[in-house]
Amino acid sequence: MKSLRIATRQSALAVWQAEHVAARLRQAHPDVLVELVPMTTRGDEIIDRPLAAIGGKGLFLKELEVAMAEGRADIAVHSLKDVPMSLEAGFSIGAVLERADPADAFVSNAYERLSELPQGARVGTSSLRRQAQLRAFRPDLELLDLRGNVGTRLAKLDAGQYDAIILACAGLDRLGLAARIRNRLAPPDWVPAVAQGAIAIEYRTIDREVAGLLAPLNDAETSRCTGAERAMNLALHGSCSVPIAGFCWETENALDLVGLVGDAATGRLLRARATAPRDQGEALGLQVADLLLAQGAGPLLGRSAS
Ligand SMILES: NCc1[nH]cc(CCC(=O)O)c1CC(=O)O
Repeated sequence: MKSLRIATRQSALAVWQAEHVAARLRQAHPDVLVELVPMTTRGDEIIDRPLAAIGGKGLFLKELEVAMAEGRADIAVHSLKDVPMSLEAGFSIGAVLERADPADAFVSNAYERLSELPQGARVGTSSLRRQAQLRAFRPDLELLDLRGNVGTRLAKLDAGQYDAIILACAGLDRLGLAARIRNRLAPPDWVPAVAQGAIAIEYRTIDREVAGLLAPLNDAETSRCTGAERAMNLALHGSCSVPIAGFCWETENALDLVGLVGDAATGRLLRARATAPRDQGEALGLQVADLLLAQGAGPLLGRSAS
């Protein structure tokens, strides 16, 4: 293997993440030529409708997978939270990098925190997960759709369309925009998207040589924790069209997982939490999913999938 071509979306965040992976690969394999292959996905092109309405997060992967299948790229770099629970046949995740800050960020030009917003303030987010938690904490707020990449969302906030918006801390940190974070909305009180803050590298499963090159970039702890979160999400049939949140972290020798299912319309939230030995991440994910279903998550998941 003499070269590794990385397929990437062209948003500033996607390119930062691809460059980050490229740097890590060059460091691990000085003899391998690593280059970026930027491309546009349907998820990037359609920005006027909520993701849930146009087919979900898989839209961000498809074109990159086609490029790999056609031999125009060897690997693709993704935010793991945008990766569907089941990959297309023939593709695998070769490495999950060490997680950045998993928390959501409260971003505003006039207010320091969610509790300071005046009655009826306008908050922008198209994420049902964020909407459900906003409704729960502040039923009075006016929730407004907000899509587009991080830069676009900040520009709309600055133009006065919203009093505050919610973004991921990891994305802001990576883009050098940490100063925009007024307040961290952190787990376990406020629960982020499953796998938020983790970068994943996808490859064609038959490329054993590529798998070997990716392996040293894998962070075992992040891989275990996001594995538990994704197992929970899969057991709940989670997609981006239902408000599911999950966060797993490691204590001494165990995994601790909090899961949340909400209703974006009413702000009703169901929460569950459990622990398990470090090597039991998948079983832990299933256990927390069962605890949520036992509380009545089923109808919530069905009803909000509009
Ligand atoms: N929804 C798009 C998306 N996918 C990943 C991130 C942030 C980076 C990460 O979670 O690793 C973001 C931006 C955001 O939600 O603010």
